[in-house]
Amino acid sequence: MVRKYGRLSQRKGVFNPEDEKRVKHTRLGVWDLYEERNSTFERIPGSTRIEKFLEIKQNLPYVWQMLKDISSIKSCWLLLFYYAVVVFIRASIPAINLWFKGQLLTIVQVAVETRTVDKSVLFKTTLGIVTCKLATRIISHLKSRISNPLSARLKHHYAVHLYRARARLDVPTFDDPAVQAQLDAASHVGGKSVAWQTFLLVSNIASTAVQVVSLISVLWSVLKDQPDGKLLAGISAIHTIGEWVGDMQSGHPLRDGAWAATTTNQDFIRLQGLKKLVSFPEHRKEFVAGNLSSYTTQLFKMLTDRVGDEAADFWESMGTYRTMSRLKLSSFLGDSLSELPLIVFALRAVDHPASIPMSLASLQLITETTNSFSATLYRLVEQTGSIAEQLSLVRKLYDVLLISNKIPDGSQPFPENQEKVKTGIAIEFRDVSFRYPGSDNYALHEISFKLDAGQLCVIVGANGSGKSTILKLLVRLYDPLEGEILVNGRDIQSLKLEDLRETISVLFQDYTHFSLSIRDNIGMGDPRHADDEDRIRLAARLGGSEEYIERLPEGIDTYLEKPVTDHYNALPEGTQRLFGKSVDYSAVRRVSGMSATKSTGLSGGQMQRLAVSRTFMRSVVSEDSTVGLLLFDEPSASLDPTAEHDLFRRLRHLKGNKTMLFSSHRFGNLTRHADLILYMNDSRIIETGTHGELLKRDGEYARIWKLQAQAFL
Ligand SMILES: Nc1ncnc2c1ncn2[C@@H]1O[C@H](COP(=O)(O)OP(=O)(O)OP(=O)(O)O)[C@@H](O)[C@H]1O
Repeated sequence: MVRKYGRLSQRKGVFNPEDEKRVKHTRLGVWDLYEERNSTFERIPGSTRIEKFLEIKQNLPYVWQMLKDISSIKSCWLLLFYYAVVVFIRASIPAINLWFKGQLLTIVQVAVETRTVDKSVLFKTTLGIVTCKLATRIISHLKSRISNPLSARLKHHYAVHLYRARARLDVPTFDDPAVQAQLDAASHVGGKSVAWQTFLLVSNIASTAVQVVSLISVLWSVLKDQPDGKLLAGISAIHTIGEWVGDMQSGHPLRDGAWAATTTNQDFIRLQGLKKLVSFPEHRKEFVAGNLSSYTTQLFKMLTDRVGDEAADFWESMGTYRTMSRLKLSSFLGDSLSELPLIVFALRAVDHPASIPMSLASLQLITETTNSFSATLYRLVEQTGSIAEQLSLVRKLYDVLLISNKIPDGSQPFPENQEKVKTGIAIEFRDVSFRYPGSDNYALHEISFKLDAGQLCVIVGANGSGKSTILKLLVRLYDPLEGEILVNGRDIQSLKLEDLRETISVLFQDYTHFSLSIRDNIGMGDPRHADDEDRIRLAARLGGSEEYIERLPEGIDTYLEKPVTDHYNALPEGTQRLFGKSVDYSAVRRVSGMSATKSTGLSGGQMQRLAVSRTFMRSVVSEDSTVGLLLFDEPSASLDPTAEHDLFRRLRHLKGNKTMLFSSHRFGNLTRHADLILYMNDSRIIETGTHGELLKRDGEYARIWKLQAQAFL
């Protein structure tokens, strides 16, 4: 499993751990860490900055769009205004504070020279310094008070934006890893929303710029009257520049730049597997029944001994690495440089001992002002570097709405006559061939067949022969590579996708259940009537799920799998139930990075009945149903014989005049009633006809039919 940390890089290209010139390899216990080296070109200050500024310029229209969007959010502007005021005041405080300190220095200077102190000025100056301190606290508090609602509003707004972006994607586009990476990059950076992060960065830069300007003016007023002021300021700045260069050379381990870590230590990998085996409830049955306790404990001990002290998770090993890197020569050098102004001052004081009291205060002020200024300047340069990346994320945030679907929409409305659809839809495959994206093998090869409106068709054949794929092409989850599909005589690709799908109801073999209530799970079969409880209950009855739903603790409102888990900590041992539910201690393990599959508490057959109910909600419950074609992929695979028999009987009864297509492994129950049977093997149709015709032909279909029938003789 690959876990991602921090931001996704916006750079093009490939990270190749084996490229020794660009990638540095470090061994951290059982881990191999590969870090991209900064190229010499990139190390020259400013060399990549021009590129970054150009990138910023390109992305500015998106930032403008973002600002327009933010302005459309209710009451955001007022909060933004307050925020800007607070940020501006906060940014001016360091300079005001330093100015007061300068005043204090002047008072000391005057006192040394004249032996008198203006008490009211001294009082005002001291009050000013104390007020600055207090104001900093209050303003910081106000800032966080304003940023909470502001961030929440931005987050909600862009959550809808991203939901829309994801919701509109078709299957091949959604499955495309590049699209997934794009969606991830647009969604969050280190768990925070892109919009909020961008806003913070922009406001930080504005605030730093205000600080730089205000500090320059104070620095100038301090330096112009101080003996040796410029020399001491220069020496103080060297310290910051030293840190800057040190940072660029070593880089903070893993703070920026591309890196990847893996482990090939088989013992360590096995140890992690053993930990999961003993921790998760879903393994417990096999664990106990298989008598695995003493074997795995011994194995665990043996492996732990063998791996030894190196058996640490990645971040632990990383912690050790960081501690080691702190002892670099450059950090010693940096620490000594910070004391340089004091050394220079001491040497000069030897020549002019009389000026010591004043010079000490002056030294303090100059170093403080210079450090503060150069650190702020450094921050500004750093921030403008990261703004290029941040703004390109804003572009991604908007581009996700423009990702084009791989299945192009048609332009023609369908059907021409809604009433006619109720009597079924005719379909025809003409020499259709198809390969799944990224696959070299045909899933369907030169498939041709024709089905009249209202007919029942059953597709049978071996695993992997292409049955489900035919159904998927009918709802245009994918488009054929060759050949064409006709629906009521019209090219399927010319029809509006939404119209087409409105007339088809499909139950996939690999149906899933949504992390919603049973009511929603069934209701979403027909979004137009998702709030109509009577229809939902009728669909549940027809799909065979009504009986067990009634027995569930919260009936139709039961969640099969709660999308939100409760949180708890240090509960007393006797706590079995909380908030009306059993306490799930496995949540604790999930927090520590291990995830367990949650059980829904329904059997496979019950799950299938629920899926059938959802299909029925759409196709057979509503009198105003728009559906004319019903597709069922192995709808009875998990059902017991009685349930299967009932389902097919009900389906034939409810089918009315609609067209129906089944994919099935079971012969007899359905195939006997089929107008057309397609017998498939290895992506091709090898036999077609009715049950009687195929038996008479005595081919593959007849052979399998006899095989299945023999089991009951
Ligand atoms: N998403 C996919 N990506 C790549 N290949 C796929 C995908 N889905 C199916 N295939 C491949 O396409 C071929 C046809 O699969 P299909 O699911 O249509 O078979 P099937 O006849 O329905 O099988 P089964 O009886 O097991 O359900 C198989 O070789 C399968 O491995």
